[in-house]
Amino acid sequence: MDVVRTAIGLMSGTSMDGIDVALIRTDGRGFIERGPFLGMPYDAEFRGRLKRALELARPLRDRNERPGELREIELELTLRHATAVTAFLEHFGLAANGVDILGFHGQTVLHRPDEGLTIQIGDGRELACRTGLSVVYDMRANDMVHGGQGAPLVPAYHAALAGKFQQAGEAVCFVNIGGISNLTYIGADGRIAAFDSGPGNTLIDQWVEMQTGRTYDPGGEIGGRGKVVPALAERYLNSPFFRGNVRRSLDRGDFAPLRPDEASLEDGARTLAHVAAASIIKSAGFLPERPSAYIVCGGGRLNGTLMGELSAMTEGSRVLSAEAAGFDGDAMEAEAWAYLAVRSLDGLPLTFPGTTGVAAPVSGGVLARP
Ligand SMILES: Nc1ncnc2c1ncn2[C@@H]1O[C@H](COP(=O)(O)OP(=O)(O)OP(=O)(O)O)[C@@H](O)[C@H]1O
Ligand SMILES: CC(=O)N[C@H]1[C@@H]2OC[C@@H](O2)[C@@H](O)[C@@H]1O[C@H](C)C(=O)O
Repeated sequence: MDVVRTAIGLMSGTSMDGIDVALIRTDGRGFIERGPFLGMPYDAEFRGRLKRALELARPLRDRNERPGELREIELELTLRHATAVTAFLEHFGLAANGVDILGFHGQTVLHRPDEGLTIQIGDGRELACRTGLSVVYDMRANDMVHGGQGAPLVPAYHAALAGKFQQAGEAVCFVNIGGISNLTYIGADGRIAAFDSGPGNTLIDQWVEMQTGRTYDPGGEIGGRGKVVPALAERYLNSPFFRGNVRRSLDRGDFAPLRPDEASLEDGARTLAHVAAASIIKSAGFLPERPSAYIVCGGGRLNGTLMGELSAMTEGSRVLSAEAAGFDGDAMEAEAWAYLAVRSLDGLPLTFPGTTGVAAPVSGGVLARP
């Protein structure tokens, strides 16, 4: 029998809004028992530090390089993850010795798949020392070494969750609307196809923050009061990213923010919600077939304007929130990192030709013991 392990996943995503912590018990294959979840938001000062890290990383050409200040931010980020693990265990009354492994994403500071370069800051060895727990980290690099895009990695977990739909003979598509959005199609026969689909919340967040100082559009209310500016929407939707037959993964900076004077606050937020929804639909055109349902996870599902646009664009397919499908849309990525850590321990593939374009299924991740 395959070993069932207790794993905690730690995700600091492209939105840079905080650390998501989730616990699951899994054999890294078909058995998944989902446990508690806690989101731990970053304060404005640390978000600023992470933005600085993106700037510092821009000129790097070696993924192991950490010029002074970037190394300081990496250590701060790592300590915050150690604190998040302690807080999570305390909050749910869990004992550290009941946890077998931590799956640590770190923070992506640069992603240039065309150059075979992806950099996640976060020191797995330091995290293992601080928490006294074994850590699997740096899970994207080996995929790139083998010709993959280094992202998305969550699809292996989506595939495991999709079992119940497969049994019902349904093809479904998970839509993760984070900073960037990505799609995972799972056919009724288990076929998997996944790729980044376009800008998610980042453009909306940048616009709302620039105009109001708030870090996102709560519920999509601001956008709900505006109208789509077609010329601005077209500028994004005509991007070469949506053309051509090879899907590529995205960096947070691949789509330029709106300029301050290009729209009113409300019209800008509405237009960018439209762009996020239309990007998903354009990219879904590259899926093997139309899914019977889209299962939406990530923070973007809480933006009612974006969800309204998406529902209006999906003919013949249901649009379900992750919760309506029996999952937790906030916890999913952190759960995925726990699942991937267990797969890594067992040497199982994390990525597949259908998910990152890697030549053959490959495992990945680096193990650090305390
Ligand atoms: N109540 C809400 N209303 C509208 N938008 C929200 C709400 N809560 C969160 N969001 C949006 O979701 C974003 C966070 O989403 P999520 O945590 O899925 O992203 P991430 O994991 O950082 O990104 P990625 O999947 O790209 O790594 C926020 O930046 C915000 O834009
Ligand atoms: C390089 C990187 O960190 N990419 C993220 C980003 O955020 C969403 C999308 O772009 C996805 O490709 C990926 O994250 C998810 C968790 C993934 O790898 O599946």
